[in-house]
Amino acid sequence: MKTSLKPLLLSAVILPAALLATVISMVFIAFGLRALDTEFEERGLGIVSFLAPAAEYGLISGNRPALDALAFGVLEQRDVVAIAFFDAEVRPLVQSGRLSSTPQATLSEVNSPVILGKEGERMVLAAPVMALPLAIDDLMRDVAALDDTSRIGWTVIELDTRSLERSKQDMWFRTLLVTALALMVTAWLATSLAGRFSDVIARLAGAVDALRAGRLDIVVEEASDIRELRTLQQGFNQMARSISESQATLQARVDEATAQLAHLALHDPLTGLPNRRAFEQALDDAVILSRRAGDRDALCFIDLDRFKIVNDTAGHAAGDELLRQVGELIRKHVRASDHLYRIGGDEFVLILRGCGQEEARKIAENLREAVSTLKFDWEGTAFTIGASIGLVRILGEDKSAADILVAADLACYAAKKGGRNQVHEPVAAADSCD
Ligand SMILES: Nc1nc2c(ncn2[C@@H]2O[C@H](COP(=O)(O)OP(=O)(O)OP(=O)(O)O)[C@@H](O)[C@H]2O)c(=O)[nH]1
Repeated sequence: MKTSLKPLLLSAVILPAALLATVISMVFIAFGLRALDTEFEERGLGIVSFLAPAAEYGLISGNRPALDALAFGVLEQRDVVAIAFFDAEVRPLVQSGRLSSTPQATLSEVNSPVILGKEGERMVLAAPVMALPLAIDDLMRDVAALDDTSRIGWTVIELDTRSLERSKQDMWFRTLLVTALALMVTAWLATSLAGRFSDVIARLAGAVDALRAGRLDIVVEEASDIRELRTLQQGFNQMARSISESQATLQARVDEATAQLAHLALHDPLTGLPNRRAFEQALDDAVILSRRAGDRDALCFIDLDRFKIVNDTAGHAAGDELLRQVGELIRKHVRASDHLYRIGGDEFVLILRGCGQEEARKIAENLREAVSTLKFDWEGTAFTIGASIGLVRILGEDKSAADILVAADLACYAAKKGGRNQVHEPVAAADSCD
């Protein structure tokens, strides 16, 4: 099952924190309660321990008013709700406040300050009163070590334990409050930290998805205040930029290569003129335009005369150079609107746009004249060539491009047959050279 980062981060921080806080607060409460109990008991034992020697005189002398005054003074102490003095026969002498229990049965066993027990909201404590020969100034003495005969009575006090219970409740409440506050602060910190962390990661993940989907212009904001995350954001942007630049360079190379291939596919590498394939497309277009718009175009099929001699005498390089010069020469003698092609060997074709029969004838004658008067010099040897030209009208009404090309070829052949270096036009009515 897939899950997102934020809840994972939150549970990774909050759960251990909650567990730790619970354990710490429970330990703290356990120790705190114990300390409160101990402090309460020690305070009670302290009171009876102080009270016993103070009651010695009253018990020996049987001076009840003195014991009353003593009891009254002790009742002023916090949580003391009852006090009683008993003589050596465990008979009550003075009692102040109402005792919740009758401790006489157990008092005879009491040889030192003790907690007799807890009754409801009361804690009962007792201490023996000893007749000491010397003034009591050392309260830490072990009275139980004295002889039983020196015990002249007991003092009993009862403490109200409700303040102890309130203190315990206070402790519970404060500890739980502090724990809850600490957990809330932890949760807030964890939420904000997880938010800062997971937001950045989520945006990076989204950007990676966009990049994978082909959006190379994707950029993430470099705004994280966590150093490592900012490094990730910067790294992603640099990576996306590099990919985008590489892709652009690659695309430019592909475009350039495609353009070169397209040019090569439609051009003759020797003369730079459009080739046979380009010519066939252009002738198709011209035929269609003739049908649709009645355009008046003409086609010249030019085959050089005695070209082979140049090749055979001066070599192929000379023949190549001559083909280039003838191409240039023809281009100079036609109008900008006309289209010249080299369709193979020493064959050139010319589509004369928007050209009447008379004008076409004139152009063809000019070309023939120009080619035949061309002085081609190769390494000191001069060559002259000629041009046999077949001239036909491009009329698409009842002829296809292929028919027109064949007619032009045949017209050119007729020019050759007729003695070379001439322009041949088929009979006007048939537009063919038969
Ligand atoms: N240098 C060079 N020669 C080529 C090229 N393409 C074809 N040729 C040659 O051109 C010649 C064309 O042959 P022909 O048309 O019969 O030669 P020609 O001397 O013009 O003959 P006629 O047309 O009857 O006058 C052949 O020898 C081919 O080898 C090329 O690209 N460069």
